[in-house]
Amino acid sequence: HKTQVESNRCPDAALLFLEDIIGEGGFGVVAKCRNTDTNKTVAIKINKSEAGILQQAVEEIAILKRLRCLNPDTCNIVRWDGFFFHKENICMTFELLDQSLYHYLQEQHTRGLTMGELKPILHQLATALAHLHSTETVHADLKPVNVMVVNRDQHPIQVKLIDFGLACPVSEVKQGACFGTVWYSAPEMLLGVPFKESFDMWSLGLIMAELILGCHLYPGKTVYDVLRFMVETQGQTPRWRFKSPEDMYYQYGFYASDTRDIKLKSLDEIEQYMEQDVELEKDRKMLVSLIKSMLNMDASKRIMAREVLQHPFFDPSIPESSSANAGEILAHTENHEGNTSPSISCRRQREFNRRILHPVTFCCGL
Ligand SMILES: Nc1ncnc2c1ncn2[C@@H]1O[C@H](COP(=O)(O)OP(=O)(O)OP(=O)(O)O)[C@@H](O)[C@H]1O
Repeated sequence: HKTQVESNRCPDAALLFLEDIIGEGGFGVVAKCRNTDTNKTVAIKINKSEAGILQQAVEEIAILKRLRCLNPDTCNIVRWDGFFFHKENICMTFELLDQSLYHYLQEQHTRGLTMGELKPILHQLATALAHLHSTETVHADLKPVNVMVVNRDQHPIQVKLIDFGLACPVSEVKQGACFGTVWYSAPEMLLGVPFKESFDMWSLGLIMAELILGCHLYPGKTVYDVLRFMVETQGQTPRWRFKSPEDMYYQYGFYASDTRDIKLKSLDEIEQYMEQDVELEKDRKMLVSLIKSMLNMDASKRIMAREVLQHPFFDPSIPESSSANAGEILAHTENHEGNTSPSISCRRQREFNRRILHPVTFCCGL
């Protein structure tokens, strides 16, 4: 495997003193290490030496190299300092960050975050995605555990995107490819339709909803349940009709289950979960409008990251009347053609789609 990648920086592993294990998963561990030479602490992702994991590490390194053109600080992306081998393990060195957004949210005394925190977080994540997408790369696994807070004591907090293990160039996305985390997956991936940068925008919309609600918006145990929650909250799309839990039970003996802490009848209800100060009303409405534009079921109509950054939500000088609806703003921009939740099993995707969608409509896709 050593021949597959060329290690460009190979520090003497003896100089690295392991202080703590700060992350763990199927891939291996993330360790906090101190370089005894420079006395600097870093995060080292130590991948297991199994064939599949090695291959994924090689692909992650290829993506990290592709992103080298981006400034990690101004682009809100974790700084990568190269990789080296320790025995048969590929080790990647990253700047050490503080804690995930998921853990940050858990630690808050309020249910969700305040507007003073939501606004900079959305701006920074949209900045990260705008730059990532400018390199024609899709992250494909955006979720609160893959967003890190740089320093929880800093105000406003600074966040950075991590984990490019599932990221891929847009040109290499294959029809029917499905992976990642079901709760944050856009409908096009769950239905096996090709996806692109707009996929990340869906996940960003869900992250923002979660930061407001203090819980997941679509935490289904199965792909069917996740899609059902979307339809119950956002309505049926005109092109396909979703089978009801009763249809599923009578036809296949499949039990749907409800695992939601909060059930919304529409995305507009998100506003009720934000701080209710009168002076924040304009911001509340604009943020909900932005979330709705990110959670557009039709990927081709979803707002893109650079458009989020241009939205009046981030410009206090724009009068209220011109910031009513992100959808209206979109109509004047170019056409966009084109931790621990369950992961997707690809093999049964086609069969699954046949089961949950009425056949005639499934052929249409989204
Ligand atoms: N630069 C970093 N600084 C501090 N902690 C980190 C850093 N990178 C990763 N971690 C921690 O390690 C965990 C796993 O890292 P990462 O997400 O890169 O691996 P992964 O293989 O994709 O894991 P998962 O299966 O959870 O997606 C993160 O959730 C985070 O808690």
